[in-house]
Amino acid sequence: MSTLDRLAATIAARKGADPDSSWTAKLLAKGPEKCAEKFGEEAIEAIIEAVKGDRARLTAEAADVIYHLLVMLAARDVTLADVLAELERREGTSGIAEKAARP
Ligand SMILES: N=c1c2ncn([C@@H]3O[C@H](COP(=O)(O)OP(=O)(O)OP(=O)(O)O)[C@@H](O)[C@H]3O)c2ncn1[C@@H]1O[C@H](COP(=O)(O)O)[C@@H](O)[C@H]1O
Repeated sequence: MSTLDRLAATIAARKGADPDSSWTAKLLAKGPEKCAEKFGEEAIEAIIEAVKGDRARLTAEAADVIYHLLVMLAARDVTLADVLAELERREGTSGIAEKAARP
């Protein structure tokens, strides 16, 4: 099992858990809108570090982005496997064709 798989499984296990028992459970209990808001905040922090060019801080912010992406997906019952399947489907297609085929 990869690190991402383990993290996604941990986040899934936090759904419905006591909000006082973990940060993830507390965030999920606040609802999908709050999870999406946190993801947006973390993405902006990563953008700022990318523009500044600080590799160490960008790496840390990128980890926050991935964690909060997984929480946001879990809040809407989208699994990491769903996203990986979509990425696999796109393998071998050109970016231009992919954009044209989007719903
Ligand atoms: N990867 C992470 C991770 N990345 C970031 N964070 C938390 O996300 C929060 C984001 O920081 P902020 O400064 O934005 O949050 P804040 O200011 O405390 O909160 P707000 O008041 O802004 O809402 C921090 O409290 C971090 O601890 C994470 N919390 C958990 N994980 C992983 O999730 C697992 C389960 O964590 P728990 O649910 O806490 O057991 C952990 O073992 C880790 O692997």
